[in-house]
Amino acid sequence: MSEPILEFDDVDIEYSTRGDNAVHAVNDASFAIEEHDYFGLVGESGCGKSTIADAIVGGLDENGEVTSGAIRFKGKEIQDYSEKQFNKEIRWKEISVIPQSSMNSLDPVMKLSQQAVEMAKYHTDLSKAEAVDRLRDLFDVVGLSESRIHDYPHQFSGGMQQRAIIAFSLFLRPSLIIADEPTTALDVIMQDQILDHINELKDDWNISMLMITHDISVVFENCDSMAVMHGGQVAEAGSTVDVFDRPRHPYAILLQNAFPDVRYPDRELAVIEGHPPQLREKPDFCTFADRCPWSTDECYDGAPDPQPIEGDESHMAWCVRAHEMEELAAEHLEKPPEASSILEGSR
Ligand SMILES: Nc1ncnc2c1ncn2[C@@H]1O[C@H](COP(=O)(O)OP(=O)(O)OP(=O)(O)O)[C@@H](O)[C@H]1O
Repeated sequence: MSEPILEFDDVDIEYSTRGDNAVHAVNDASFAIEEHDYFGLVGESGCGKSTIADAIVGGLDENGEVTSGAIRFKGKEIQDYSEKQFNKEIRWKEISVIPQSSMNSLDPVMKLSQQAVEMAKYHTDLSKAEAVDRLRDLFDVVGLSESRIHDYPHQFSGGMQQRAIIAFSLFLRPSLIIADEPTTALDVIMQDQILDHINELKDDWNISMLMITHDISVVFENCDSMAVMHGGQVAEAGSTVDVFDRPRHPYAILLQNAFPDVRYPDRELAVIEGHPPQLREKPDFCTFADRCPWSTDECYDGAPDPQPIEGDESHMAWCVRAHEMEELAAEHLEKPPEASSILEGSR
């Protein structure tokens, strides 16, 4: 296996608030994205996904801080980079971001070709003509007509704007793209088309991707590996095949049963009842324990350590009962025989 391009090593991220208490948004988070891998980060609203993305690109809100652990990009610790250092060394060139909505990402008063020229001026030695040519090639890659490069953003539909953003995110040939809910604003057909384009790029360009989403099926269909989060903690991480076939954290197990799948319209969807706790202090317990059907006193006795599944260090579950889950959750783990087809796109 190649070296990770990005590593989270026991990372804590806090937001200070008025008064004494902070929000402990991310706690002891560890995972690694291998080079040329598409990595999905999935979990319910508020579990800390965007905080993780923001911390990677030095874009935490003013009151946010990585308080312990290390974030390594290509082996170098970047968690303490100043914004200036980050912009100079990493942003766009090494790591670029596809935001949730394209709405505010493109300059409305500049033609797209001009925006490419501006970007090239600040970050590259490309001439104007070369910058425009590069954008033209990228339009082709994301399935936009090359003839539209001199248009203004408002001349594009929402889906086309989002494709243009993807083109710009590739403009400086970064090695890692962070896509935070890249397709939520789009209809289902457009989502599929864009995800197909993103997948094609992976083989044509040597890029890795961190894809953040609420939708576990998007991850199953598009990513090589993944992490599942709940309540500021990583629950499970591993290859998509392992997490799909052998989930061993209760939240990961229940989450799979909570998503509608057009292929099984009659399947009864599980509901994950309750809410994650407010994390005003660093949790020294499993934040899923209150909602977990299999929790015991042990789940409240310290934050869970990662357990390798069947001795495999690349598949970890942060659950004290991980080794019992196959038995305990047997009825939830049964899958229709055709279920593995959902993974076809990721292999
Ligand atoms: N600037 C801030 N100050 C205080 N708390 C914050 C701040 N930004 C985020 N939080 C809190 O940190 C926690 C994690 O938020 P985050 O946005 O990372 O979650 P998320 O998983 O990305 O959610 P969503 O899917 O809804 O975007 C939440 O409890 C949120 O309320």
